[in-house]
Amino acid sequence: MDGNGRWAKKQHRPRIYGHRIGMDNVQKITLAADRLGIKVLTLYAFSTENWARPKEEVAYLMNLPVRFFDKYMPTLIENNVKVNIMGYLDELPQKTYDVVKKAMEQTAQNTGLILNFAFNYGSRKEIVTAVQELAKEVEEGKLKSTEIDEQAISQHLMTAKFKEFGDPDLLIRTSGEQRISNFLLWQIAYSELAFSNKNWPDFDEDDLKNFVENYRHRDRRFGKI
Ligand SMILES: CCc1cc(N2CCCCCC2)n2ncc(-c3ccc(F)cc3)c2n1
Repeated sequence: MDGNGRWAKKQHRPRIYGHRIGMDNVQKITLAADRLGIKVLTLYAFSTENWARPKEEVAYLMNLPVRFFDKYMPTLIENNVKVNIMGYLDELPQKTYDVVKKAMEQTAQNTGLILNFAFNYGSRKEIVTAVQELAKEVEEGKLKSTEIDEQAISQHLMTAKFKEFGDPDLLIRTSGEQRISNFLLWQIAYSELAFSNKNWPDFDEDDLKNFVENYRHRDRRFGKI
């Protein structure tokens, strides 16, 4: 969800205006993804590196989840959307933590599209945490080191709960940036990558439809001929 600041600059508005319009676009794209039959939509909302941004911007961003659920929770529930937030949530401000926890509890029984926010998330930190947990199990004699395989690592990642859906099929990054930027590094090993030159606030349902349609015509090899 890149390009909110640049979008705001083009509108001669402050960066935080881009974030707020970007937040509204999260709702639009969530419902569009649901209509396209997407099972899990993971949105990279805040990386572990984003804490380095100006403190006023971080403070504004930390309040966006509160605004998002205040405005959109009724529609999310109406559309049977299940909310999940994955990240180092214990490092969030109490108010932010409380609202994301409540959103997950309120939608836990929903069975529709899973809206998964990567929030205070970083893939390398996620992998280090998984390795540390596995090493601890070996130390405690619960696991042999030879039993550490791809499945064991996957099961210790924050996406373990999405096992039934498999790894991401398609990763889209907006704003023309063609970098992964420490997002789901393990999980996207065989994902199709797509890049939109549009800034996130301009990325709409037709763009998503086109990327999914293009994906459906790609021949995925998974390393084979
Ligand atoms: C704190 C980072 C951030 C930034 C952000 N922006 C700003 C930059 C990215 C573009 C989208 C709008 N949004 N939009 C929704 C959320 C959100 C996160 C968790 C949650 F449970 C509910 C909503 C959000 N979070």
